[in-house]
Amino acid sequence: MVVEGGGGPAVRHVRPAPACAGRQGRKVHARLAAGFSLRYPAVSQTACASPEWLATDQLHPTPDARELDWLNEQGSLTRRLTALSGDTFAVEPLVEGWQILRADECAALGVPPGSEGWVREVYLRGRGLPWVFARSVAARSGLERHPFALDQLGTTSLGHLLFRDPAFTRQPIEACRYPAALLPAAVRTTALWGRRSLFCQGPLGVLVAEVFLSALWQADAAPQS
Ligand SMILES: C=C(O[C@@H]1C=C(C(=O)O)C=CC1O)C(=O)O
Repeated sequence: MVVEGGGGPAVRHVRPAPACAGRQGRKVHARLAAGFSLRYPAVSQTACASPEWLATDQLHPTPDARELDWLNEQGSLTRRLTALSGDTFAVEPLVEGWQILRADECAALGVPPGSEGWVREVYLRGRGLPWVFARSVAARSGLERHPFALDQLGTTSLGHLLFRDPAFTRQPIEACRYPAALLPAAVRTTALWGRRSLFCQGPLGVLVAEVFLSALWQADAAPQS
């Protein structure tokens, strides 16, 4: 990734961002609005509920066995979804660009509140439906010290980079009921399970959050249909 200090943010937005996109993200969206006919709700970052991340054995009420199995998946989610989908798995980029990161993200990445970072939001789709909403972020400061092609992925799964590179170590998985306000409007539902973990390589941290959407639970309940 080429990081240009002080230059205009390089942003590709394939779809409107969720309501809680950071201030920087909304500004950039506004610039692009004419071209993409985008409309952005005037919701401030601080007005949004913040995810309350906990270790998966600390969740209350406790997720059921099937939910815990997905939340605790240690291997590549891409690989598991590909198998479940009968090879119809696809990554659909929604948002790619520089934004002010959320407070919970800055804390996990160990950067000051309000830090800027690269944000990649995608749907992981199976059988033509969005199964997982994923938001992956890396602080600009980490990317400056350790370049990483997070901005070059497009429809290639981030899992391919993270799991094929043994230099990445993964921190413990945390989970929460992901705030609906932070989801794209098309899948905005309360009480969906989300999880996140931090992949580290030297000074670079890539924080990957994945929210399991209702179509995934339906597919998982009827894998052959
Ligand atoms: C981290 C993985 O990568 C997956 C792919 C993503 C992407 O392409 O943006 C995001 C989160 C994922 O679940 C994985 O496969 O486990």
